[in-house]
Amino acid sequence: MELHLYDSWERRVRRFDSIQPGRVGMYCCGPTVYDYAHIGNLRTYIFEDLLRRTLEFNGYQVQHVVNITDVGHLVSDGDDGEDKMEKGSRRSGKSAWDIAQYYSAAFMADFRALNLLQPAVWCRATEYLPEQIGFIEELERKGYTYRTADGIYFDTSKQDDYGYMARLDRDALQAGVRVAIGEKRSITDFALWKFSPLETRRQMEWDSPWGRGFPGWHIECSAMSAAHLGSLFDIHCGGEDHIAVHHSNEIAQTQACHGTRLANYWMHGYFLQIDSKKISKSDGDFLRLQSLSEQGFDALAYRYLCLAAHYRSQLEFSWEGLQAAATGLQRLRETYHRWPDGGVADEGWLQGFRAAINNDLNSARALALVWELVRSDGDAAVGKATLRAIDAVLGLDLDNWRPDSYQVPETVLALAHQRQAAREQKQWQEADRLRLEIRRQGFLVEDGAAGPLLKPDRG
Ligand SMILES: Nc1ncnc2c1ncn2[C@@H]1O[C@H](COP(=O)(O)OP(=O)(O)OP(=O)(O)O)[C@@H](O)[C@H]1O
Ligand SMILES: [Zn+2]
Repeated sequence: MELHLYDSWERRVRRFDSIQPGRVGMYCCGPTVYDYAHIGNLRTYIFEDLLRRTLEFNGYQVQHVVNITDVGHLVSDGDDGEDKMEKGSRRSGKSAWDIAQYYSAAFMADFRALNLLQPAVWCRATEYLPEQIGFIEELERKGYTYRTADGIYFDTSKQDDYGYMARLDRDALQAGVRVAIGEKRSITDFALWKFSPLETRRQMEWDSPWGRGFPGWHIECSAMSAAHLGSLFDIHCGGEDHIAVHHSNEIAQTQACHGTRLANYWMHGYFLQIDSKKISKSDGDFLRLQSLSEQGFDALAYRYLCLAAHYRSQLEFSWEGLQAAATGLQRLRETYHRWPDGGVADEGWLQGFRAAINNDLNSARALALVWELVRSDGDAAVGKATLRAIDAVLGLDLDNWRPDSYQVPETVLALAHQRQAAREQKQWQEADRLRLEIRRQGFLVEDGAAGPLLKPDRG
């Protein structure tokens, strides 16, 4: 059966054909690790995981590469403002290198909790300086760069089709310039290399043919994708906000350097919103996976919520919606585990599932089909085997759920640690107070030989 995917370049659903038979190279723009990921960021990774699993379901071997931006992503897309990493460092009092490590680890934990498949390669921008510098040197040799007081810039006027994917109207943009663009020749030009400011040393800076400084944000993805997947590969993904600036700039650089449009298919996940506004880290207080678990929701309920909407439509987050997703997931888990093993997956149902998911990842339709299967009166063992095959794509991890499994929210875990510390210092009153607080949050503590055990208070 054919696979059809929406390509942002052509702005239509196209049949998917890989460059090499049976293999797919896929590059996904990863997190900027200056803070925790919010659930909006995570929606994009869930979409990318669904895409990868769908490709694998169709028999492809996927070389999945995800980068980690640990330098160069400025607060403003206009090439000014602080580096997000240095900002994170100032806020937390830790070094930029330490926060990169800390938030990368936090991101990996979210990745695992959402049952996202590990990419073949994680690549960090700070580990690819020679590749990025080499790329910029090549652009310079080809005459695409110019120098200003604060860096080396890409000259977008050298390309007639700059911004094609975003269908940018450059003249209108230039005419409407309201902000100072400094020495930049055009509003769409962007930094390839930024010089370290003379008066302050940056924590992350390197020597280069142009002087001490750091790479611009876009160059890392062109350089690292070329290093791992070559100068033309199958699919490039990111969130919808990347179309106009980040991906337009990646394409411009790669077109100038290698003469390709970088990827054959460009795919974008649409925003998760609250009150009709994109969830953003810059908003200060933002929802992350832990915020959901503090309210008693497990990560896979969030995954289910995302699957229930098409990746190419904006999704409005609500607690009621998440509750409905959690209930649906719970029923699915219980049904799956009630059904006996020993069946063989039913080809008819799988065909129906494939038709839905191969139609530009219609996961909402696929979930509806799962419910039709659950409500059908077919052989239960066959149903279970079919559901198992489908879950290889949906990734709800039905198989590993145990009827008595439960998640202890991190706030409760923290209280349990505090209580343990109080007990060790023989502060019995404080320990009792904490036990009560834990009880209020729905858990009982049992002090066994192997240490305290937390169980949900079902009484
Ligand atoms: N509200 C959202 N919904 C879905 N995807 C999002 C949302 N916000 C950002 N993304 C995507 O998340 C991924 C990671 O982005 P990154 O870590 O650079 O976050 P960011 O752009 O700094 O976030 P923010 O803009 O919220 O500060 C990117 O693919 C980006 O397009
Ligand atoms: Zn990127």
